[in-house]
Amino acid sequence: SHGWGYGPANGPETWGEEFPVANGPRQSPIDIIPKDAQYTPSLKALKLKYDPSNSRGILNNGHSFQVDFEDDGDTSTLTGGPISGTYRLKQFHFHWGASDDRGSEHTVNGIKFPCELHLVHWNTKYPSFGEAASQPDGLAVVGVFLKIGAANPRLQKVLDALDAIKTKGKQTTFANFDAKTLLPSCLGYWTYDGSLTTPPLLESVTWIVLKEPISVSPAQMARFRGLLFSGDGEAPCCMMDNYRPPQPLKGRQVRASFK
Ligand SMILES: NS(=O)(=O)c1cc(F)cc(F)c1
Ligand SMILES: [Zn+2]
Repeated sequence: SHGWGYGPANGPETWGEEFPVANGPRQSPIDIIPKDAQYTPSLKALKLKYDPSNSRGILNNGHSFQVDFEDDGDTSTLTGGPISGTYRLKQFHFHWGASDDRGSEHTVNGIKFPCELHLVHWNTKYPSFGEAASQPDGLAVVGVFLKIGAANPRLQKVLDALDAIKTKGKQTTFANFDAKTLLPSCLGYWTYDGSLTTPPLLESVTWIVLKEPISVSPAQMARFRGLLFSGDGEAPCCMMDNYRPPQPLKGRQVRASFK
């Protein structure tokens, strides 16, 4: 009856029972050690072209909340960077902690950030997100760290929508949101071959983790924690610590787009 989650009985340490790929060769997230990253001048600049008219809705999926985009055409895309071809924006979501000292999935020199944003894109050489998600070059996820500082006005629209999706399964419309406003000014990145960080943990993700964080205030972080993992009428369980810890690198190389 209990599906996967982040608690003691169904959390990351138990996922391998149902999803054996959890112990595979290219699992995510990882601890990024900048001095071990290979600066690769041939890596292209990221090209993110997002059309605000593609944003559709915002959903509490019981593990995080996500903003979904219409992906029937190439109006919101990721090109350049370490990938070849065109990847379409499907959704973005976050992972965060119970306190400001943890919450990110990727870490940098072992340092955890309070929150991490994931912008999920799928390779248009495949017919759909679902098809792409099972291919080694099927997905590209841009990870953005959130660091405690001044309140970030770009998060306001997202945070203001959370009251309407407090419990698992709730969703509401979320129109005209420009995901580009969530990106830092510098798009320098680390990149490596990895996986989804939640079940089914598919090893289909080219990870593109931006070096520059965006800001979030403690009060704004508190609003993320007002969401519930639980559904309406269930015992309320606060949505927090919805992050998988770093996984073994297993010989993978991390490349850097910057010196
Ligand atoms: N957290 S993640 O970005 O790796 C991710 C993205 C996704 F589209 C589906 C998942 F199950 C997990
Ligand atoms: Zn994620």
